[in-house]
Amino acid sequence: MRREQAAHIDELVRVANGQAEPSALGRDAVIQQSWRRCVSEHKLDPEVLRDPCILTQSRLREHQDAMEEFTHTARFGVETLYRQVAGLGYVLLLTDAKGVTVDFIGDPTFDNNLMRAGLYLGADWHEQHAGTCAVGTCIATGDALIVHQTDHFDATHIPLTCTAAPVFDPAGNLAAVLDISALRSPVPKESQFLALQFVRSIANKIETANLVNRFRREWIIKLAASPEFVDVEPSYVLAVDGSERILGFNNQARQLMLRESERRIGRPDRRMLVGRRLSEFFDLSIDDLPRFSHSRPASQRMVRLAASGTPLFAQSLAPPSRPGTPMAEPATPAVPEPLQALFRDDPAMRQVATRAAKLVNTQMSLLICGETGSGKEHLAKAIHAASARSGRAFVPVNCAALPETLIEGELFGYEPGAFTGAAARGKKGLVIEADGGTLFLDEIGDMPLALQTRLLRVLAEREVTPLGRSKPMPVNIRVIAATHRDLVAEVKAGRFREDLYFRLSGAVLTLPPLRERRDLGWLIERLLADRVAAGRTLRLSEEALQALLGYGWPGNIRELINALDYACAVAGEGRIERGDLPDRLSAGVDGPGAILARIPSAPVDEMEQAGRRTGREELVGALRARRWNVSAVARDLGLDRTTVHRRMRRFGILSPRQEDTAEP
Ligand SMILES: Nc1ncnc2c1ncn2[C@@H]1O[C@H](COP(=O)(O)OP(=O)(O)OP(=O)(O)O)[C@@H](O)[C@H]1O
Repeated sequence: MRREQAAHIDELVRVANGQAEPSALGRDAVIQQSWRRCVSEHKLDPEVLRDPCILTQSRLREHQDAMEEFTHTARFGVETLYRQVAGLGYVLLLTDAKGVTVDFIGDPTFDNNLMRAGLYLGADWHEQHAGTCAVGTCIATGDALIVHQTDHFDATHIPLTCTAAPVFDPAGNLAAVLDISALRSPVPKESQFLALQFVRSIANKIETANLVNRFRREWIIKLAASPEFVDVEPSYVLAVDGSERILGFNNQARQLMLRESERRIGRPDRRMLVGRRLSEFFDLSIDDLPRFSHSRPASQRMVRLAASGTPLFAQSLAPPSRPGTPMAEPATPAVPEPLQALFRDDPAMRQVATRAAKLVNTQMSLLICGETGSGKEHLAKAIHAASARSGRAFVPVNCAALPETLIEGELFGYEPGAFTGAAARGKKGLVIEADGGTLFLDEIGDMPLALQTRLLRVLAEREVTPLGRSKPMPVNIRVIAATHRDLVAEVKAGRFREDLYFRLSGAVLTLPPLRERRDLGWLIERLLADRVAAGRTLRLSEEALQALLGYGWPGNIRELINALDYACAVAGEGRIERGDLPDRLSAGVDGPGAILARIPSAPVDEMEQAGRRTGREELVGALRARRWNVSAVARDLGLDRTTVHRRMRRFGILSPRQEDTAEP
């Protein structure tokens, strides 16, 4: 233990034992109170040096999922704040109301030190584990504050300086905490005062963005003490419904209303503010609101507080007109057309499309997971088409197909003569081609580790440095990545950078495999209609349709398309019979999925995956269909006998023909 840590612990022990006069310590009262709370309520021992408490990935994911909509709204503010302070050595944390870090931005080159200090995704900064710290003490008090160096309770944290501000939800409950922290800082606490103003200001903006976003279909009232500022930087923001009931507010408006009601009744009013009438607090009724529109000069938009009579200036935003009213705009469909076109009555697809719809116009990176051929790229294209970026490029990059030596130049571009063999005119690079549009990184799980580091920098800094160029170029890209791999397992195995995983998976969209889709019948008909040439009528016979519906589709939509292409080519006029389907579908093996394992063309690892997924019954079905002849099943599967035997052993399948269960 270092000398400063020992001295710090001494000071804490004296305070805990009541031996030190609070005023003598020269520490802010809020810090002293927190120290006492740590000892008396949280039972923390000042002499114990604690490691940061970092959640497992699955628990972190639960916290992130619960915060998804909020994080998405907050993202722009978070990135703006980070840009303001990054050059000063700060990292940025957004935690939920429990203190768990659900979003993080920092310089990836400092990772190890940051992680050791708990400045990382998944770190739990609640006071009860971490002691006095900016996030934990902000949660405890509800106020913005600086916890500077030895203000921290735990002696491991004393090199840090942390500044945090609360973000409240529209009902006044704590929703999140925004924090900036640095591993090193000057000794005087005053060095952080400006940081406090930055964090507070962005936290207020995030709060307002969240409120306006949540109540965008209601009246929004913005208020400020100055007419010059009401339209650009209002202090107080409220949402009100058509019957003048208050629906939500930012924290400054909440404080203002609490002060007003206390003035009116002479004591603090503990009743809920949501649901109360606007006129209780402001000399204002719903009929007045149109007068406060932005189109009038701000100086003519004065409002008085009901109890104190204090003047404020207002701006009102009317709700969008409802259908049926003369100015009605067409109702925006919840799910835009390109996403709607992907599915019919399938709950899993509906969930994916609804979630994607909310994210189309965000900066958040998306990760699409799903089996091979399940439509990951198709979904990425639909998201691009539904977004405001649709007029710009959609640039797909297959990270698995590019040779490692070329991938860097292909992605980031190079200057003329950057290396031997470089094109004379240089190369723009796919990232720059995607500027203003969407970069689709397919098979991201196959990207080499060294390139993952470069990509991480591009994602964090939104700029790219082509080979041979010294100055970076800013890029405005939306990144969508896709993989059929289990990326969390890849991270655990050390093959995929954890920080890149978190950076890419702002939101994860998981496509269902085709065999689980309830709209398979609709998709078959639609894809068939797309394939039948104009003027030709071609329908599926009942038997053929049943065979398609009963099949396991390990190659998913791509395999279905191939099967339909084949059937269209071989079928006679009018009808596709079962015999017109590819052999694996027309062979007549009973039962859904029984034929699953019978695709000679499918690669072995896909077969292995398919076998695991669909399980024992399917393999038993395939074996029964071949009267337990393992060699025949192996031939059907395009596997060797050993693999079939291994799978039988794994599933505990015992052949009635005992000799077939033994290894050859
Ligand atoms: N909802 C859909 N409607 C029509 N066609 C689709 C749909 N989804 C995917 N497809 C088609 O299926 C084929 C495979 O889709 P896609 O390439 O998007 O799959 P993928 O999951 O990205 O595959 P891989 O993992 O091999 O990269 C493509 O021809 C695509 O156009």
